[in-house]
Amino acid sequence: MSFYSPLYLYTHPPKGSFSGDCFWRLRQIMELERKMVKSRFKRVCVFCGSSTGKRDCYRDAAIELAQELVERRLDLVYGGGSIGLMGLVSQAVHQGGGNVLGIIPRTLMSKEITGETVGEVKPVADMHQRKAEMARHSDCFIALPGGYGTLEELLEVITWAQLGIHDKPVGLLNVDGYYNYLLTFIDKAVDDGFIKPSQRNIFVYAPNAKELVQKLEEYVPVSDGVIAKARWEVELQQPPQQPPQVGFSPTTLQTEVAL
Ligand SMILES: CC(C)=CCNc1ncnc2c1ncn2[C@@H]1O[C@H](COP(=O)(O)O)[C@@H](O)[C@H]1O
Repeated sequence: MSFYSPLYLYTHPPKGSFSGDCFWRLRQIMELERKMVKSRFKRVCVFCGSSTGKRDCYRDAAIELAQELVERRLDLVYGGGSIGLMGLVSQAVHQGGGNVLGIIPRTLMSKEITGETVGEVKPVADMHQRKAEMARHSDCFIALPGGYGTLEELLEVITWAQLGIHDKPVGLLNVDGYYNYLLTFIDKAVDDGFIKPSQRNIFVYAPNAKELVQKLEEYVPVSDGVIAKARWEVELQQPPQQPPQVGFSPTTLQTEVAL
């Protein structure tokens, strides 16, 4: 190997000279790149409470999740607004240098209702369109603790996965056992024949952000024949010349079961 080959200079950078310093920096950057966690996702949709909850662990979990997203260079998609855990996650991702996309119904856009939103804001007509847009813009879903709104959003994306509308991973951040009763209820629904055993693991859950994101990375979509039979036709608001695409409609989801 020549003393002037890039590989030799990379492994034996001359010290004290300009080119040597450049090679040292290049080597440091390459080492950092090597250590960066590579993700199969680009954008993560986070559902969470518009309140912070009464215990510190919920706030801590929201910040920890944001840090995990930033570390993995994942963009955040969420419901807009700066109140509750929604605000904590979005602000922490934004401050960490991550991209934030808030999708919010125009009616909720008033600052008195949702506060100052960080990052990019996409106004939509209503709650249905918001959910469809949040799903369309994301590669996976995570639910932090929350109330009715969070539960509804979580169960909707699980239902869509069950019906084969999407195969994007869904994860539940079970902070300090917050969702234990829900998990017990789902076991009851499986035992009593309302949820198929094969669908029990259609979503993943973990007590902390690191474990949860790892499980989402490793997730393999559940496929049990029922899903394979379902064909979902999605009405897209696109110019007629463009070829049809599979995805989420900005307004409505039209469905059709294949023969
Ligand atoms: C009028 C009013 C009470 C507004 C509160 N401000 C809000 N601003 C934005 N999104 C919200 C708001 N309240 C609930 N949501 C929606 O419902 C989810 C959280 O509801 P919850 O706090 O878990 O049940 C959020 O992900 C969001 O999609």
